[in-house]
Amino acid sequence: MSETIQGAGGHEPYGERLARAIGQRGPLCVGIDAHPAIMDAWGLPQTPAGLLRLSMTVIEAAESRVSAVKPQVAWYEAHGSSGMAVLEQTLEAAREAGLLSIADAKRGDIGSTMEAYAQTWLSDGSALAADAVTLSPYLGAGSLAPAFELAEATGRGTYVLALTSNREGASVQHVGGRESVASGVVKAVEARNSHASRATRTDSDQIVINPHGLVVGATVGSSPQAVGVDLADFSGSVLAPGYGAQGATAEMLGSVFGHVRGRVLVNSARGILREGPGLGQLRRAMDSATRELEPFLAVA
Ligand SMILES: O=C(O)c1cc(=O)[nH]c(=O)n1[C@@H]1O[C@H](COP(=O)(O)O)[C@@H](O)[C@H]1O
Repeated sequence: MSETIQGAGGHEPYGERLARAIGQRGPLCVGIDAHPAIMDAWGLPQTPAGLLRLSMTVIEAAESRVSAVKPQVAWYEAHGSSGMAVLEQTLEAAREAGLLSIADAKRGDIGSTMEAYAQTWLSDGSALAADAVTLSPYLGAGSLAPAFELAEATGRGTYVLALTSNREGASVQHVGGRESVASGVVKAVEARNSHASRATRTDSDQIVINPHGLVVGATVGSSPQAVGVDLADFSGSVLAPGYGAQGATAEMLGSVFGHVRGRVLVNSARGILREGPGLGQLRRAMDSATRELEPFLAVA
């Protein structure tokens, strides 16, 4: 039986928990996205009760199978306070199931407001605390400091948007060529990781992953090199969305991330969820994705 991956609130650093999860269960992160098409296909109403059913079913299917789940906060917010209550239950259920949770909130604001976002998603005792949160750096990566500091203090992680999977992202992220906006983001996050790593305990037999990660889409192809981003120089983890529904294949993931295997979480939401609502089908879809990714991303 695999060892439980300790959830948020534990003080073991996020990077250590993540390295162990990926080593034991592989790189798959299942996105919990309540797309209307998925809700319809599952025969669920687009209500908080439907959202709760979707979320709990995904967590039940994912338990002991995959490393992480990533609830997309937008679908919970859409239901107001009832939806946010469902998100709280979802994060708690993930923790109880031993799954790492990444709250996909894509927060970013001036430092004083960022402090409040950090408290919400990254503090012990917050009902919305996850193991990690996604952040947007477009008010300047430095404005994210309150989240970086709190994540380090509470053993949690962050994922900062660098090269996103959507086509429109290039119009901002690629600006500047080899000195691109994206490369500046990567350097800023890595600088924060170097600072954090002084306090990080390391086990000699385990890949060392620093707490602050990047979002790099599985669909980006050769753009990292073209815009001056070399993930081999990066010491955090990479969240790679775009596998499955957005068209990225395991081969494509291998060519972008093969040199940083062990530090990549591959997100798939619709690609897995469309196989539901049966638990057996969902589990088979997760196992089959993990098997498909293994030759390209498994740690040797
Ligand atoms: O931060 C993300 O997870 C994210 C970044 C990105 O570059 N592209 C991207 O699709 N995502 C998220 O990944 C999810 C889409 O998953 P699929 O249904 O597998 O395409 C949505 O929640 C997106 O917001």
